[in-house]
Amino acid sequence: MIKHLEQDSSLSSNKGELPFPILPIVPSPVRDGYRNKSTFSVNKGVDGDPKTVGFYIGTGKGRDIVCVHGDHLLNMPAKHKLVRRCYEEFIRASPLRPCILFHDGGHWREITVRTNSAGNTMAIVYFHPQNLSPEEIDVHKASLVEYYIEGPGSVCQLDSLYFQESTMTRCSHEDSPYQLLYGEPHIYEEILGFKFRISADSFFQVNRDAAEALYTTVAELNKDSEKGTLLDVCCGTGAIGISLSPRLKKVIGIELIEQAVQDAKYNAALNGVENCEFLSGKAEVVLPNLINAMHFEGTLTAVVNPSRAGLHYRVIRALRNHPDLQRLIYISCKPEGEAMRNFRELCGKTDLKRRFTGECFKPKLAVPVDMFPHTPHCELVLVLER
Ligand SMILES: C[S@@+](CC[C@H](N)C(=O)[O-])C[C@H]1O[C@@H](n2cnc3c(N)ncnc32)[C@H](O)[C@@H]1O
Repeated sequence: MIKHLEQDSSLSSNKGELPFPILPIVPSPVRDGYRNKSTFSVNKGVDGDPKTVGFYIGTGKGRDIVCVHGDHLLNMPAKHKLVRRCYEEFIRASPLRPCILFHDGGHWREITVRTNSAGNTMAIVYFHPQNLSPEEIDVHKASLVEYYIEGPGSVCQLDSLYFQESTMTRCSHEDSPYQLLYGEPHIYEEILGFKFRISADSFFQVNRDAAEALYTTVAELNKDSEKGTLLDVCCGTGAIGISLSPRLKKVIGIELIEQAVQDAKYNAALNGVENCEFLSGKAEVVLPNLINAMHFEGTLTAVVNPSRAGLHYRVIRALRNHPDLQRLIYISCKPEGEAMRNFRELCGKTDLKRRFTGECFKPKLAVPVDMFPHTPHCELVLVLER
């Protein structure tokens, strides 16, 4: 980060030391079995069985990809392992082939398992339809339900079973609807006393207890702007904005995934929160139009928490060029990736070509939060001010 920021900003460091403090890692209150979501792929196992459900190891380049079950992983709860094992048993008994490479046919794809602290379980099965007719697909959907609800898979005690016909790595609900085959349409979770509805397509932090630590950290870092306005960019189900809402005058959230926006609106109402507004669309489209016309009260802060792809430069431009935005809190699960490009854009020199003309931000403080115990990854909270 020092190297990158020194290259294109006025930031200078003393002998490679960061010119701003990094606080000690905020620990996760739970270390084992904390994951509330796991996605298992289907591929050839170590024994060569093409219907193996688990995680890939190896590389495409090395032509040595195999799927391993991951039952040894300490961060995954037993329920996820059970649903995985059952799915493997189910697809091995199915006459349909697995879909390993999209161009090579086959049907059974990944399975996602979601659990919550109340003990509920949602499973989402992804299926490539290839040339099957809707009636033919119905037969396999029915056998999946029969297996998980009446058959051997009933040990999983699923509360919801979804099915998505998907021909791409990831399809949104609008691309291809999540079909509820059985049970409850949503799963719920509680964070800092607020209840959150989570839809099949929505993001939710993978470690509930560490998410509480993360949001408490963010609230602490934004203490000077209490009773101000918070822009919650890439807001998911509204978790940050709603958790911080009692300390704020107003929250405006922006989110791409439609089901997540609907969750965020629902969640505000569910918790009797009246000062949050959630807008649907790409932040790079919504924010530039919104930010200049926006009526805000008190100090304006932005919390941005994009996916690994980072923020589009139009979002950066809108934020950087808004003179009233003095503090920006950037939360990233992969700060060494695309987020670094964003740090450079926010903290770098004026860029006339891309019209980054607003005063540059300076990093003030970094706080890592251990969202992913047993892995080398950490969520980074970076406070930028000007
Ligand atoms: C890491 S999640 C953070 C969600 C939320 N802040 C939370 O703590 O639960 C990133 C979110 O950004 C959304 N997203 C990705 N690209 C986006 C874009 N271009 N515009 C708006 N939202 C986007 C994703 O759908 C996802 O919900």
